[in-house]
Amino acid sequence: MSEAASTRTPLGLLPSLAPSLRRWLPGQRWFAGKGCAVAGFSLVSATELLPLDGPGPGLLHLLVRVRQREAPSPSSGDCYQLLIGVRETLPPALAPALIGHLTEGPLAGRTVYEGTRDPRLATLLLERLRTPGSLGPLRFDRFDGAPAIPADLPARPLDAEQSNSSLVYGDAYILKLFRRIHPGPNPDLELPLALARAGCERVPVPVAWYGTATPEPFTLGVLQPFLPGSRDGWVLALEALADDRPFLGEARALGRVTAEVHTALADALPTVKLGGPHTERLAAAMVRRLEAATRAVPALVPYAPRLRASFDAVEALGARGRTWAAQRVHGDLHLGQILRGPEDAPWSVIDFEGEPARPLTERCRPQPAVRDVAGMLRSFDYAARTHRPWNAAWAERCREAYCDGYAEAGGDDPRSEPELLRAYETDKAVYEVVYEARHRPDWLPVPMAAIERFAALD
Ligand SMILES: Nc1ncnc2c1ncn2[C@@H]1O[C@H](COP(=O)(O)OP(=O)(O)O)[C@@H](O)[C@H]1O
Ligand SMILES: O=P(O)(O)O[C@H]1O[C@H](CO)[C@@H](O[C@H]2O[C@H](CO)[C@@H](O)[C@H](O)[C@H]2O)[C@H](O)[C@H]1O
Repeated sequence: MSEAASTRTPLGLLPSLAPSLRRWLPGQRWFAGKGCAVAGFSLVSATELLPLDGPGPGLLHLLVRVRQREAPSPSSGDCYQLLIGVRETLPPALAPALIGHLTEGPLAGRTVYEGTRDPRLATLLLERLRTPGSLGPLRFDRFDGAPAIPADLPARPLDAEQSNSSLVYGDAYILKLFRRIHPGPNPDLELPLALARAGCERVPVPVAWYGTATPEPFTLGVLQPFLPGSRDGWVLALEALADDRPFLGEARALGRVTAEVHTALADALPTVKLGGPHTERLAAAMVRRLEAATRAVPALVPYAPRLRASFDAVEALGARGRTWAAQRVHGDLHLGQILRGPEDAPWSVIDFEGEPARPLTERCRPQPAVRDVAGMLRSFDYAARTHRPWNAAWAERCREAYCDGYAEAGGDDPRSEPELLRAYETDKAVYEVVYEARHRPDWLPVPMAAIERFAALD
C-alpha cells in the first residue's frame, strides 16, 4: 500500500477542531459520556487518509481521548475513533453530517463533517481494506483464504440504532467502525475470527479488519459479508406478537444456534472451571454492578436488597463446593443480535463486542455460558412488554422453547442451574436499567418491570 503524503500527521489540527467537536460529540448515539460536559481532548493519533488541503474532500482519521469533568468513572478519558471529512463547503446532501468549521491555522473556515456519511470517503476505507498494509499507525489485515474484495462497491451508512457506526458496501459487505475503543483485542474480531477458523458457519466471517499496534493496540474496524434481506430476531418477534402468533419454532431455533456457537467457542478458546473463590468473585462483581447501578439510577434502591439475595445465593452454592464451567461467551446476546436471511436461510450471530459499558478485560474473561442464555431470555421479556396488553405468557413459552432448543443442540439445560440463571437474568436487568436510563429513558419501564418481578420472587 502506498504511504504517499497521507501519513503526515496534522497534529496542529485538533485545537482548530475542538470547539466544533465539543458541541457535536455529546449528541452522538455512540458517545458514552452523556450528561457530563466535555472539558477537552488529547490526540492519540491522526492520519490523513486523503489530503486535507487538496482540491477535493479530505479525510482525517483521528483517535481522540475525551476529558470530561465529573465524568462517571467508566467514561472518563475514553478514547474514540473519528472520521472527519473536510471540505470548503458541504453539499446539501451532506448537511446532516455537519460537525462545524475549523477555527484556526491554514485551513481555518473549512467545513468539517462526519466522514462516514460521505459515500466518496467511505469508499476509500474499503479501498484500504482490500489490500493488507500500513498507513501511518493504521494497519489493514485480511482473513487468509477469503475471496478478493471487489473494487468500487457503492457505500452507504447503515441507519440502525447502534453503539458503533456501520457502512454497507454494495449489499456485499458491512464494515463496523468501533467508536469507543479500548486497548487490546476486541472480542468482536477475536471471537468471529476464532469461530471462522474453526469452520463455524453461524457467524459472518471477518474478511478484513484494521487497527493500530502503536501507540496502543486498538481494533478499529471489522469488515464482514453483509447478509442482504436478513431480519433480526427482534423484528421477527415483534411481528409475531403483533399478529398474536407464538414464536416457538423461532425461539427453539435461536436456542439451537446459541448452543452451537457456545460449543464452537468452548472448543476453539480456553475454558476454565469456576468454583470457590472464583464464584465469590463472580457474585461480588454482580453486587458491585448493582451498587454502581443504584448510584446511577436511584429508582433501583428499594429493590437492591432483594436483588442482591440472588447473587448471594450463587456465592453460597460456590462456598458449598458447586463448580461451573466457564468459557468465552457472546456477552450481550439479545434478539437483535441474531439475523435470519430470507426464505428460512440459517440464523447468524453478530456483535460479539459484549456489553459496551463493561470494561474490556471483564468482557474477555471466560464466563458461564448461561450468561448469554439469560440475555436472550430478557429479550423475550422485552419484546412481550412492548405488546399491549403485556403478553407474559408469550415470553414464558419462548423461554421454554429456547431452553429446549439449547439443550437439544448439546448445551447444558439452563433450567438445571436455576440459581445461576436467575442471578444472570437479574444482573442483565440491572445493566439494562442503567443502559436505558443513559440512552433511551422512554424504555426504562421495561427493565424496571423485570426488576420489580425479580425482587418479588422467593
Ligand atoms: N453481517 C450483517 N449483515 C446484515 N446486517 C448486519 C450485519 N451485521 C450487522 N448488521 C446490522 O447492523 C446492525 C448493527 O450491528 P451491530 O454489530 O449490532 O452494531 P453495534 O455493536 O454498533 O450495535 C445490526 O442490528 C444489523 O441490523
Ligand atoms: O446495540 P447493542 O447491541 O450494543 O446493545 C445495546 O443496545 C441494545 C438495544 O439496542 C440493548 O438491548 C436491550 O433492548 C433490546 C430491544 O431494543 C432487547 O432486545 C434487549 O434484550 C435489551 O437488553 C442492549 O442491552 C445494549 O447493550
